[in-house]
Amino acid sequence: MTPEERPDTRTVSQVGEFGLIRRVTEHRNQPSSTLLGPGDDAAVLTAPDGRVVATTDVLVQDVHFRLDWSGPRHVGRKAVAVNLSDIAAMGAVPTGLLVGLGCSGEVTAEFVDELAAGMWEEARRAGTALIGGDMVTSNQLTVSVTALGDLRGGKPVTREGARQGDVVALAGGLGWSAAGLAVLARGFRSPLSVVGAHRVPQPPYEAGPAAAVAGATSMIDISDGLLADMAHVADASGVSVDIRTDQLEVPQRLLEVASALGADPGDWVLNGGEDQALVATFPGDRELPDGWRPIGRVRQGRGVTVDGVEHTERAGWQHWRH
Ligand SMILES: Nc1ncnc2c1ncn2[C@@H]1O[C@H](COP(=O)(O)OP(=O)(O)O)[C@@H](O)[C@H]1O
Ligand SMILES: Cc1ncc(C[n+]2csc(CCOP(=O)(O)OP(=O)(O)O)c2C)c(N)n1
Ligand SMILES: [Mg+2]
Ligand SMILES: [Mg+2]
Ligand SMILES: [Mg+2]
Repeated sequence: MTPEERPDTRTVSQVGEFGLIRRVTEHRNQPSSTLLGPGDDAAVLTAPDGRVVATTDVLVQDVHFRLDWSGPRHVGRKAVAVNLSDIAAMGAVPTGLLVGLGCSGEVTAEFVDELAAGMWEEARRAGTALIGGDMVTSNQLTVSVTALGDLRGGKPVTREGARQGDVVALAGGLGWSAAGLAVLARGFRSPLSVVGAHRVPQPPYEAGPAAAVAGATSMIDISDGLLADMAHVADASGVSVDIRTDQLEVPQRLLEVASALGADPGDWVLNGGEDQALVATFPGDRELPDGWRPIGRVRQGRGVTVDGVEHTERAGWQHWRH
């Protein structure tokens, strides 16, 4: 079926489950890691070094996105991006994506086409592909992605290897998505620099494997907020993480948006989630790889400090608390 022949105005219930599956899986290039799939009972992949990295993140309508703030293409890209950032945070490269989609029968087939196009677009940007999934009826739009990855022979970079004296470094931006969320919540649609960042995060995919090769001792992607996520690294590693605000400058654009909204831009940077930036720790004597900049130090002790002051406030995103 050519795109012109596609009955784009029909709903999902009119197209039917198997028609929809055909639309989503048709005409797609597969990477070399996929030996079979999608289409059979399961896909078959090669696992080049015998180990597989696996992660799942679920996106739910009105929790992770609003359809009056984001289009289906944005949602598709974001669902893939938040999963690929977890793969990168292990120091791995992605090898395949499985997508669980829950949507109502009233949704148009074109909407699902756009969602799938967004997922494929982001997958291709990172050199991977959709290898399978599932579709179910659901009143809330739900996109559950499972990403698989390969360590290219290297060691996984976990949350528990940070050591006293290590440099804490950042790849990617912080505070942009929270700024976009604040703008959208006030009923605005611009500036696009922040609204776009909220709709589709841009994780620095290559920075993860680069950090692993450069000897990163720990790594995490920032989904809930910098301080909240660094607390996981500090806990797992049995150390204290000190973030230095003189090294973590607030971008000019965020200062402008914050001043227009009467908001605190520092809070967006320290506690805003969903930028999917990467934070890693590196031995203090090591030169940082491209794309990484220092934002703090690993110290003896427990928990997270900002400029040496203990951070006790329970900040950052937590489901069931928001
Ligand atoms: N329902 C679950 N079953 C098993 N493991 C889970 C479940 N939910 C979360 N986890 C695991 O708990 C850890 C932390 O989860 P989460 O905070 O969502 O991580 P991330 O921020 O990296 O997405 C991850 O290793 C994740 O796989
Ligand atoms: C409508 C709407 N309200 C609030 C948010 C903000 N938000 C939702 S989930 C989340 C945290 C990240 O999601 P989570 O499911 O915790 O991802 P994980 O930590 O598992 O990677 C944030 C900041 C949003 N994206 N959209
Ligand atoms: Mg998660
Ligand atoms: Mg995650
Ligand atoms: Mg979370």
